[in-house]
Amino acid sequence: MSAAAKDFAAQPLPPWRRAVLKVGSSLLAGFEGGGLDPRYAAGLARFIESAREQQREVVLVSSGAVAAGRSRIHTGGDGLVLRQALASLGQASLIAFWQQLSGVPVAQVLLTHDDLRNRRRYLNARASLRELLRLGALPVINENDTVAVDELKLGDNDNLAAAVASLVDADLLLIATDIGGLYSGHPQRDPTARPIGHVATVTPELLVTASGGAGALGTGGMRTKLEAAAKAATAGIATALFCGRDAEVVAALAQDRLHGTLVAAHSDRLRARKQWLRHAPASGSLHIDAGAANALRVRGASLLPGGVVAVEGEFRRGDVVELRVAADGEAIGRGLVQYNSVELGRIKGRHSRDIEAVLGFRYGESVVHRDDLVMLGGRTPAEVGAIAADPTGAVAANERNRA
Ligand SMILES: Nc1ncnc2c1ncn2[C@@H]1O[C@H](COP(=O)(O)OP(=O)(O)O)[C@@H](O)[C@H]1O
Ligand SMILES: N[C@@H](CCC(=O)OP(=O)(O)O)C(=O)O
Repeated sequence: MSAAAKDFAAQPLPPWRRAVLKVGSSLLAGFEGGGLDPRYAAGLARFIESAREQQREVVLVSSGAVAAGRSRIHTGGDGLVLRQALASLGQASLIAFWQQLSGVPVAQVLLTHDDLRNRRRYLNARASLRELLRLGALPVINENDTVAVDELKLGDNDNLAAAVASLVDADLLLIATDIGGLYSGHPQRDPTARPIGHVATVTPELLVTASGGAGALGTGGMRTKLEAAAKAATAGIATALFCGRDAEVVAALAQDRLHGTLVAAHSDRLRARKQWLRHAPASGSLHIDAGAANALRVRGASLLPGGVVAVEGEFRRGDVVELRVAADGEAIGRGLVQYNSVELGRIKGRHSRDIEAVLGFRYGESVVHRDDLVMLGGRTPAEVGAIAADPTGAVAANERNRA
């Protein structure tokens, strides 16, 4: 049995369908010969492949651009601007490297924390990533280092991976590094350091135990991994820290067994998101027809423009809107809207395929995507249908009288 597997007894991974896998520089570079080396990445690429065979989706967050750039220019120097230049020199090689290991088309996505703080860019990034997954591509994300000054200083792909996990609604964050998992002290410097297999909450004390610094190539060390896990936990996403150098550990992962550290999620992901949607202030309302109401309630479908009868209020893309049954105005759900109120006024009642012809562009076929939707309790679908189908409004009036 390998050392990492011995230190960290196997535990089941939480069930997952979509995961973000973060791979640190320590697994890709720093070996004799220089440049990026597939010795560990190949095993991780096989893991991604086997996940795909199980109808699961993986988004990769990969470091390694700086290390790849350094091997092209052969400079031993350091400093922020040099690292930014090196990242730029190495990023194309990093993508080519993953493309060689992957059986599916690889897509480069460069992001900064700023992109994810800006509502419009956040939604655009999310829509692009969803589309890439739908197309069966492997998105490979890295920080846009040439513009991300603070992020590069922090060496923060761990935190970026946590943000991406929320962005793509992942069920699980997987962080592959060069050590078996979290230890109670710096594993190379503290002889009393013990493996910690399970973390219920990332406490300030725990962050101190993980502050002993990074390896030769990595920049964040265990601390940024725990910070990332804490962020993911708040979004309802569990994090698994494991040794990507250990073939046995990586193979076990493909069978949903984790030899490493599991940081638990604080709440159920969907519950956290739905809770938020339920209480966030709404900027307007969409009045929808009976067919759309039925599709939402019964089939859990996305709301398409064809089902929108009227638009109320002024709102921007990404705002929360209420969904109301057109016949009687009853609120049946809320969601994040993909088009602003002016655009929606123009595409309401139209088929999704007409969106581009009407607006000159399209963000997607839905007005509110099912992942961004929460239905409120209330009537059954049959009752909604009966009210909407009744042109006199008598059914709704009767019901109001009964209430
Ligand atoms: N408490 C701890 N438990 C585990 N590793 C720790 C701890 N404190 C510091 N480390 C260091 O963190 C390193 C992993 O982080 P890092 O070098 O940034 O890797 P990566 O490139 O994968 O992000 C380990 O190799 C280890 O030296
Ligand atoms: N964006 C940088 C990596 C920054 C970073 O977080 O590195 P690491 O600690 O190895 O995950 C690069 O591609 O080299």
